[in-house]
Amino acid sequence: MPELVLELNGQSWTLDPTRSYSLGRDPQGDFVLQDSRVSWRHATVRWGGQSWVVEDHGSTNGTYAQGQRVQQQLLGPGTVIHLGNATDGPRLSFTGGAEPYQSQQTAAMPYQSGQGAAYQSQQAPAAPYQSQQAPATPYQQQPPQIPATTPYGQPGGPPPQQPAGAPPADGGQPNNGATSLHQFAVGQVTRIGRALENELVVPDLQVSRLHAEFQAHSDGRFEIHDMGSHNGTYVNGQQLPKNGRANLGPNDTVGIGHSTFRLVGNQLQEFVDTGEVSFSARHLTVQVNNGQTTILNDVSFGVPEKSLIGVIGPSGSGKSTLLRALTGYRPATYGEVLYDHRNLYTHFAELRHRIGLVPQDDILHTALPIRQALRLAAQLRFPGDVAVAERNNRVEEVLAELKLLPHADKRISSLSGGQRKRVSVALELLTKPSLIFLDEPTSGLDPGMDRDVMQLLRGLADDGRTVLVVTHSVAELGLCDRVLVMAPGGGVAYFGAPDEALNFFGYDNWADVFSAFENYRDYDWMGRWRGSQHYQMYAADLDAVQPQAAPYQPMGVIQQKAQTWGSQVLTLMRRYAAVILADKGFLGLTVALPVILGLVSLAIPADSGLGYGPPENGLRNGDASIVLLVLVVGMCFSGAANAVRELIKERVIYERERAVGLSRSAYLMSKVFVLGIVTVLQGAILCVIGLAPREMPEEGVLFTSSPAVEMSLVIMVLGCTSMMIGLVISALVRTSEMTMPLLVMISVVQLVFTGALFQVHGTLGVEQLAWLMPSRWALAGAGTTVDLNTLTASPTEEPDPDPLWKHEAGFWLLDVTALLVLAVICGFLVMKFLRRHEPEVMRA
Ligand SMILES: Nc1ncnc2c1ncn2[C@@H]1O[C@H](COP(=O)(O)OP(=O)(O)OP(=O)(O)O)[C@@H](O)[C@H]1O
Repeated sequence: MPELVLELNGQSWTLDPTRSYSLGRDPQGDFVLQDSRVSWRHATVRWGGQSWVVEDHGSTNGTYAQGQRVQQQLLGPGTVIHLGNATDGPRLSFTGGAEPYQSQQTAAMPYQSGQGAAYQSQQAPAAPYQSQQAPATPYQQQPPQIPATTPYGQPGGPPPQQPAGAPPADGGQPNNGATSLHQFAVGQVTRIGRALENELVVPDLQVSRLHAEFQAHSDGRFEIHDMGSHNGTYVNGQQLPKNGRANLGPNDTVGIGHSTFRLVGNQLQEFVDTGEVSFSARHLTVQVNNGQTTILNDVSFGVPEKSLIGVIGPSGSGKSTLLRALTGYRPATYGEVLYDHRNLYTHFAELRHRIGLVPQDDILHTALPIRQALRLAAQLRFPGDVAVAERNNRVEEVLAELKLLPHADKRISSLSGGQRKRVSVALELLTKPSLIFLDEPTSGLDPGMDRDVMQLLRGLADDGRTVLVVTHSVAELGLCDRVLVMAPGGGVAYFGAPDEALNFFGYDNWADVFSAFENYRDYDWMGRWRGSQHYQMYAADLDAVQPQAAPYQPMGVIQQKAQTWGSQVLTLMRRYAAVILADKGFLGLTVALPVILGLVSLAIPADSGLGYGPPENGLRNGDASIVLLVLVVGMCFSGAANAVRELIKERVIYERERAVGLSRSAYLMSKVFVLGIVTVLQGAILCVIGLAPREMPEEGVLFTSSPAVEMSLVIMVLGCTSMMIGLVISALVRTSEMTMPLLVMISVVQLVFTGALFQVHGTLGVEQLAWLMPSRWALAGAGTTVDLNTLTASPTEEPDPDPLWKHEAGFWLLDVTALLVLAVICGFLVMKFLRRHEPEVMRA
């Protein structure tokens, strides 16, 4: 029987072939490794009959031999195994014992054999830690606790003690090797930023040119000072106020772009997130209806870096809910999501830039060419001080990476489904996220494109990202590292290797598995999974950690925005204008509508136009009110029609952009400005066509010599107020289809309450209701100019003039002011309703 000696942390044990040895953080295990990259029950070493072998138990961060992740590895003298990280994870080395070792090479899994040198080994005890020679270490009488691999280089300093299974208290990257070290002297100020003149240069487009300053005060205090950075400086995941300061202690981490800094002695250690991060979910539970209904039930899983995870499950099993919980869009009621050991929900403000999300719908305006759309998106996502050339270079890099360069100037709408998905992925890659989530990217694609997209995702993961894809398509699941199968009711039915999944369910194909879900909805699929060996291998260590006791508390609004408000408005306006100009159909309709409505108004016979009627008729001219009515209702309709689909059709884009820092009010203002210009132009066309051929009143009330201008102004303001009503409808509805009936209803209501069809003043209820109608105020405004009270006076009845139609400047101003007030009220309503389209964490 070959004898094998395990060396770990300077100690050695001769292994007993009659038993197996468990490795992990579990204090009940044989070898306890207090390193947070090591899973609870990470791996087992045992005699496999012919040779020694180490078996990984589906650990989150993996077991490595010769730099390669291994599931199972033969062991012999000279073999070196790392846990949790291929290079600097806790190291297990194996040597031969007193007996010569019979090396057992296999072609498939060779190990390094060799040495077999004489070795002073200790006898392996039945349980190795029980009979250790009392070592002069703090771990006396303890399992062989393996100190973390002194990540911070503190000579003689104790390893950071993490509560087993919990995220590091500091929220940092405690055990990743530092990417670089920066010395500082007491009294020195170290400037940190993207520009080369900084002492500490961070070449990351998410970082401002001069981002922050680190100060080592002579009194021993250390301070970080945000220098008005665009994307913010974070201390332990919490954003410093712009230009804010904070004292730093040795356990504090400072987040700047993709880098995390930590203070160690007289060094600043920098950890750069290059994408190779672990990701796990623990006990994620989502409840709705005040906790009455659970739609995601205690989901736990974990994956190492560079993994592609497929999430499948029957309709309604909670896949979208899971995606929203994992991305922080709708945080789980209980449980936590760990990104590189950091709680995503509490660090969302900082980590959200490291997450890419590709929803099912396009997140770019399909009327635009790819390059232009990506450039505009980059403008919104990168800090304001990133030069145009830098941004454009990044766009070209991403285009090249996703093989989109040959199509860069084609409109997105002209691309195939698979290429369109590539464009959405390209957009998300701009900011170099470490985690990418995709919601059914292959739905509606043919099998060839399905494979194409899945291979693309495989490549993205291999290049150093974690990719999670929710899919209905099972044909290419084999490309995934892990598959998560959701069961009816929102629980996990399986998590593990894709090629073991069908075997686990006992079926030959996925159709049968899904039929079983359908036919046995009440079966305890989750219990079956929890009782399985796969569960022990893949998820038990995550589940061993207690769920977070307190439900998630919304953290309030995230203030930090990459661009200033004004710059966001300008970028959005440019984009919106480009989309409108690219849409020839919309442009044609926008011009045709006021032209046709103006011409239609001319069809109304009105001998005296909008002027006074013949004196013998008492100056009456009843036709004028009909002409005004048509112009007013026409403008109401045009203004609202312009806006009514604007927000709902961009809902997915808005939600995504809001999560990466778009200002709600900037978004609304861009719509108001661009649509306002369009609406004012429409009003001008309508008035020129509708008023120019008509006889005009002798004088206006404010612009006395230009009554036509006075009336046109009212019509244009009415158009803008109606546009705001259109935006309210657009923010309110859940689907585009609902907008048309509401538009028709609003237009008819406006028509009825103008005051031209019947008298609205003086009737309690009706008069007050009419105050809410822009058409009422607009007809009144134009009515003051044409002196509608005189034109519509009844020859037989006692005069009962409408108080809002008085031929006086004050009433004209009152009518126009009322229109503007209604527009502002609508603006507030839109802001309120827009919140419903936003990720929950962004709502304030
Ligand atoms: N806010 C909510 N209130 C109540 N029930 C909800 C809510 N959101 C989702 N649900 C329910 O939770 C379940 C899971 O929904 P989810 O959209 O996550 O499923 P899914 O697996 O993504 O479905 P599909 O494959 O059809 O998209 C469904 O039954 C859905 O009706």
